[in-house]
Amino acid sequence: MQIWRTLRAVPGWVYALVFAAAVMLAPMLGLDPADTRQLQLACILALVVSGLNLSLGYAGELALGQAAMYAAGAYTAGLLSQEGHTDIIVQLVAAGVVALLVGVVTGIPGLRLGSWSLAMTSFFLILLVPDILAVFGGKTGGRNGLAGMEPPTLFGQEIGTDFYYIVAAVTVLWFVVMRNLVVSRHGIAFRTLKQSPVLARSQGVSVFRMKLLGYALGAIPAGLAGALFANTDLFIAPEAFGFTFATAVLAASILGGSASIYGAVIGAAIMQFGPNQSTAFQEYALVVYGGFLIVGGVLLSGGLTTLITGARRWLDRRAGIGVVGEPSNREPDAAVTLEKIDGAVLDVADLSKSFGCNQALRSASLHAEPGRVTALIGPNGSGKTTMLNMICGFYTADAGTIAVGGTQTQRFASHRVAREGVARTFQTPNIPENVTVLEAVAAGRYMTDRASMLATFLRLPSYRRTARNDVAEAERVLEAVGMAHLRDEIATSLPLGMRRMLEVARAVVARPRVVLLDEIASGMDENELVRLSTLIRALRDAGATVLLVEHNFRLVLSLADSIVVLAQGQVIAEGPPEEIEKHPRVLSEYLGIDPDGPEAADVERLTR
Ligand SMILES: Nc1ncnc2c1ncn2[C@@H]1O[C@H](COP(=O)(O)OP(=O)(O)OP(=O)(O)O)[C@@H](O)[C@H]1O
Repeated sequence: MQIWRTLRAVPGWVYALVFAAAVMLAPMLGLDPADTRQLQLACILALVVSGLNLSLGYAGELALGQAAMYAAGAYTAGLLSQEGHTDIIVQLVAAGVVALLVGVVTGIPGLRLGSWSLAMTSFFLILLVPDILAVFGGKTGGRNGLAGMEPPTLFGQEIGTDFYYIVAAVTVLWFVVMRNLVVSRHGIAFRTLKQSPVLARSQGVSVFRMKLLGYALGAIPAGLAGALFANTDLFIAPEAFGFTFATAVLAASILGGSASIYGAVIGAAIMQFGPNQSTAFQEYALVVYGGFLIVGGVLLSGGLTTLITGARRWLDRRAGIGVVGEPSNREPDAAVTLEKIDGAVLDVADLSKSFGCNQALRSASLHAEPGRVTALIGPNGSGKTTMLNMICGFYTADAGTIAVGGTQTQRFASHRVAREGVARTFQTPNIPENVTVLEAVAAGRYMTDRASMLATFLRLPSYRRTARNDVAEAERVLEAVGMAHLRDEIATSLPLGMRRMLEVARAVVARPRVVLLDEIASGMDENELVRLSTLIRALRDAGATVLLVEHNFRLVLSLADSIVVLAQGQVIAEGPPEEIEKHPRVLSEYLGIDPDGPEAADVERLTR
């Protein structure tokens, strides 16, 4: 175990650097030309697979169009070369841009139609490649292939046998850029989107744009790979980009692990050094790829990287690495101060909604002010969650209006409502898988201090500043809710009460103008309830508008400045807690207490 501890003490990037250096310098380290060629083809395949991992593994969109984008990159480079533009940098830039355009143009209709449409359109795109090339046969050589390419050059010098180093450098650079993306807030947003588009929308993410981005960004490495492939043999033909290749890319992605950067490398390496090397294999290619798909997708569910991560966690546990830190000794009711928030008035007027013949809300109105906690209570099925879902833009209203800070939002898509400053928690905690507690909380800041994609790719100062703020703010709120010691734990592994608290923390870091808390207290122990109350008061004192849906009547009475009571979709009472706890209809319909009986005098004790 001591050896493992020593190995784990070395930062992860050192291993990545050593691996990258070994790949870059392989021929100098004695790799023979035949194996160097295989490694070159593995790098090219890894680039294509990494693009699929971005759209499938991270953004959760099954799209097989990488083969077509690879073809677009290859033919762009080939045609440029024929015209005498042999500079590899020019070819790579052009191939990346053309592949990106193919991704955007084919992604928009596929994603607009929703459901499986992108998978289908991208599938047809692959089938169309040979026909498109045949139509432009005069230029592309049609089914005979494109010949007559000139050897690639770099700044006017012929590259010759050093071309391997160009392929390795492009591959390493792309993987660095891709890693920068997936560990950033955009990467967490992709993973959130894959697991729960509802959650992504509630954080202000436009699902359509983000999915398109994942698919289109995945086109870039495919385009680069195409240009590199075209210059490998100076000849390309349509069959290299067909259905068999698309299946190989999918199999490599699933076998390696599609939600992982390293998965692309592992999957591509196995594919290239395994079956692809054998000439006898061509006949059985699809059968073997199918086998890989079953092993990666069904038996391993998450690919080989899951096995590696599992083994690493097991060794870590045995070596006592990453043991959860000590809980802070901060008192649960210690004061929490949040920066000033510019709260917004929430005005809901005559809102109605029915699901078929079930009328969930009937002309319900609600007014919540900044700097106050407004509670929304009512029996099960009275329409509380429906009201929250409508305020968030998840459901559209049959009638009535919703205004946030004076802006009518009842027709807004949910991500636009979130951008108006409305944050929420969910009745069943909604937390992406495989992210740490710190990452899950910091994800709430997606709409604050925007960091552009380019800044993220290149780790520009604006990205670093945003990332620093994300971590600092998430740590501060985690400390306030007594969860700082859990920051590196996998968020979904926490018990229910803590997952609910995490959702509140995620909403708080967004510095929301309006925050909607949906039954957050259930599953919490006494200390957590005290921390929760302290945090909600801090939010209110900072100036946020807090709308609390809660069944714990004692908590409601202690926190709320005003209470709105729903029953069968209608508001039956509204007012300060002192009035509501004595209201006859609230006593009978919500608490089931006889308003004229002796228990009515001691509601708080009874609801404890
Ligand atoms: N998506 C939906 N489709 C069909 N019916 C729905 C939907 N959402 C809510 N309803 C119905 O609307 C009514 C109000 O449900 P809602 O979940 O808003 O109540 P609630 O007050 O939040 O209840 P609880 O306290 O149990 O969460 C219920 O009859 C419910 O079955």
